[in-house]
Amino acid sequence: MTQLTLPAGMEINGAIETGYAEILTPDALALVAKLSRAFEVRRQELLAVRVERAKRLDAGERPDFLPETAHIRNGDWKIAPIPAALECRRVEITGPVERKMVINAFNSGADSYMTDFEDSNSPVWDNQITGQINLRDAIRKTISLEQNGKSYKLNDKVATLVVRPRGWHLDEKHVLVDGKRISGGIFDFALFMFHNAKEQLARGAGPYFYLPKMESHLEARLWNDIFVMTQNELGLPQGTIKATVLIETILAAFEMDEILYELREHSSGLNAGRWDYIFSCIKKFKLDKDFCLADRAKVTMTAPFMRSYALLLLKTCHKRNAPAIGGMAALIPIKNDPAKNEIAMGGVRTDKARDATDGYDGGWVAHPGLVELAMTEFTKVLGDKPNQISKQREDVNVSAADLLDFKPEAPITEAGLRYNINVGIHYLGAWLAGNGCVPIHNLMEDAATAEISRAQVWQWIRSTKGVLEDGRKVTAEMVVAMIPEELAKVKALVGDGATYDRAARIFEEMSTSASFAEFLTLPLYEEI
Ligand SMILES: CC(=O)SCCNC(=O)CCNC(=O)[C@H](O)C(C)(C)COP(=O)(O)OP(=O)(O)OC[C@H]1O[C@@H](n2cnc3c(N)ncnc32)[C@H](O)[C@@H]1OP(=O)(O)O
Ligand SMILES: O=CC(=O)O
Ligand SMILES: [Mg+2]
Repeated sequence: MTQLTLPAGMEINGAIETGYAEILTPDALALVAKLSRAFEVRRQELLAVRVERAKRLDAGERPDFLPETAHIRNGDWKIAPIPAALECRRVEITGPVERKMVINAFNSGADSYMTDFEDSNSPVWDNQITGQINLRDAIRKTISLEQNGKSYKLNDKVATLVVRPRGWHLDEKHVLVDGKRISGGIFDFALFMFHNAKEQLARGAGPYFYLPKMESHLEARLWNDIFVMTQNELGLPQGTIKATVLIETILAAFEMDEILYELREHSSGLNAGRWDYIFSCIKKFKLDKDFCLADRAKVTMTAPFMRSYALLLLKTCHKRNAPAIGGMAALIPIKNDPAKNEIAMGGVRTDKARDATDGYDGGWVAHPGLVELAMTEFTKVLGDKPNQISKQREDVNVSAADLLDFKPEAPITEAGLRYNINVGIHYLGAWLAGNGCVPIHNLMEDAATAEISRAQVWQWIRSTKGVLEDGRKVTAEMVVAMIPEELAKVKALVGDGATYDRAARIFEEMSTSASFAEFLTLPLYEEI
């Protein structure tokens, strides 16, 4: 096995396969170590703040806009100008950092491509490092692949790359600095920056990122400080890095202005990460006797709390000259059933048309087969303008109560409960096997959508409102009885993979245990 030269105090316990040493170079690892040492204490402090805040919410506190930052919300400031490569983002395709998908996404015809070390990626060591290899090769346009009789390489015109590193909660357990695991996000970010930032600038774009799952502007400040140090270390002008923040937690929704402000020299706007947002609402109000959402399929972008969040995000961004990017409809093309496919495509069209008409500058799609359709909907509204940032939404007034108007509460059905169990087991099983994004029942499922499923099951068991429409209370016994039945259905689809038995056991433990696992990926990560 290849031996690496490691900075003092660093240990790596992941296998070093062919090509890994080209990513895990001494200088790249020195940057990882430097950032980890400089910022790990703050990351841990901020994670501890999350725990304290969660306790207060569990005790009944309700979030509100922060009095101490009113001057930022009321102030007249804008983010720094957006680079040309990020001006037009009508359609952004997203997907895991797997080699074939990287090539297909770059070639998809989308304006930008968010490559994902996060929700759609299972963070097995191999995925993290081969992902870096794939991106390095793609940026230099040397990437190619022969698979199933097909040859893959990049077109002349490709999408602008935006990289999503892991969130603050995730460690990279294969790398220790001074005996401690480091941040997965810093690891992904530092390796990417070290190998690619200058190359991207030379090719007319730059190092652009999506930042996931933040809960406060102080967490955004941490990223900003990491950007400043990294730019200094790599000799890049300050402000080179640009980052779009996913507003995908209920607490961040109360700090959108503040998050943009913290990152104002490095900001490229906000994105409405709808799936984690729904999950975050369930998680943060899991013990509230008045909180209970209906079947997952009923919680859509037109639900009152989702509509308020989407409009507030849009208004906030445009006021600050920042792009507002819409999230993802989980619908994907359905093969071999034209009628069902037409319904699914209609759903995506409606979703994109709503965002475009509201004033969003672009939106996400899950699959290359959706790019043209989404582009059509944005073009209908934008014409030949690259974005509609000038469209101000002064008519929008969203209060704290609007953001917390959690409806619909009904129906909760046996089919909805079984759906959550089925998707939970199926997704967890795939994730354990190294695949973080799976088509299930014709929908895109990733870590965020699966979180909703498993969180709903936990919450319905505990909430007095967790009652099926036929009058039966959702109970742990009911869920435990359904798990083998749903596991059998999953296995009938995917084959008898051992990871699905493990997934079913983990799902049962997670949904019936007294405590609520903060993220499903935390216990799962210890299994891979
Ligand atoms: C909540 C959030 O965080 S959303 C963001 C995270 N989620 C995502 O990024 C979704 C990514 N999408 C995907 O992984 C896939 O589209 C899935 C799993 C949903 C569906 O996958 P499949 O059913 O295998 O897709 P399908 O078989 O239709 O793929 C057809 C072709 O499109 C490619 N493709 C599908 N989705 C993508 C994508 N997002 N990016 C690039 N290529 C893609 C496939 O690789 C395949 O290529 P090939 O014809 O060369 O073999
Ligand atoms: O990351 C996006 C989401 O919806 O979650
Ligand atoms: Mg998300």
